[in-house]
Amino acid sequence: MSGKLRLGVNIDHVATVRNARGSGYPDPVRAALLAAEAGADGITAHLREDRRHITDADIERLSAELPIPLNLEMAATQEMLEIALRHRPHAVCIVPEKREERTTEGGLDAAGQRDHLAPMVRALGENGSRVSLFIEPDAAQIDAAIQLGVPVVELHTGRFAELKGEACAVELKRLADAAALAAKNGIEVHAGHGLTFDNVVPIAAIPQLAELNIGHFLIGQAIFDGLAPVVQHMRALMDAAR
Ligand SMILES: CC(=O)[C@@H](O)[C@H](O)COP(=O)(O)O
Ligand SMILES: NCC(=O)COP(=O)(O)O
Repeated sequence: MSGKLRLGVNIDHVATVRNARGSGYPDPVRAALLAAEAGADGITAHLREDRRHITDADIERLSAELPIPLNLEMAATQEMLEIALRHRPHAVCIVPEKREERTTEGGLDAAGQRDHLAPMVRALGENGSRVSLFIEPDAAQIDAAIQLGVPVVELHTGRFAELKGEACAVELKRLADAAALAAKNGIEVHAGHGLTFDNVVPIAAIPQLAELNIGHFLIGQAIFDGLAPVVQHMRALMDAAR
C-alpha cells in the first residue's frame, strides 16, 4: 500500500489545557472541527479511566458533531466497552493504560491477553466499530492480532521517537518489518505516539502504513503556529514522504 496516508489528529491535550482550570475552553470539540477543516482525515480521542483529559461529555459531543471519523482510544475494561458500544464510534483502538503513567508507555500485550480481548473485539466489531489494537512492532503481537481477527493494528512509535542514532534506525526497521508482516496477513496498519515534524517522514515512508495518529506534538506546536497551519504542515510532510 502506498496510497494516501491518513492523518488522525489526537485532541487529548486540548482537554489537558482545558482541565487545568476546569473552564470550558479551549474546547476539544472546536479543535477537532478546526483540524477537520484543515485536512485531518480523522480525530482520535483517548477516554482514560481517570478522565485526566478527554471526558465522557467530550465523547458525546464528538460523536454528535464530527464530520470526519472518530477513533476512540480505550483500555480493555468493561466500563469502556459499554461506553464504546453505546456511542458506536467509527473506530475503537484498544490501548494499555496505567493510572500512574504520564502517557502511554508501550503497546498492548495482546498475546498475553487474548482470552480477555476476544469477546471485546467481537462485541465492538459486531456493533459496527472498526477495532484496532495499539501494539508493539512485534511478531508475537501481530500474530495475536491475526488470531483475534482485528482488521487494524496501530504500531507504537514511542520508542522510535525517543531513541537516537543507530538504536533509532534499528527501531525504524522493526516498525517497517512489523508493518510488512501485518499487511501481508491482511491487517490494515496504523502507527502513532511521539511523532513530530522532525521524525514523521521516515515513518510516513513505510509503504504499508494507512494512517498516522498524532496529537501531543501538534497541540503543543499549535500554541505557537495555530492548529490549522500545524495540521496542514504535518499533512504536507506525510504526503511528501510517499
Ligand atoms: C495510545 C497513544 O499513544 C496515545 O494516543 C494516547 O492518547 C496517549 O495517552 P495520553 O494522550 O494520555 O498521553
Ligand atoms: N495513538 C497515538 C495518538 O493518538 C497520538 O499520540 P501522541 O502524538 O499524542 O503521542
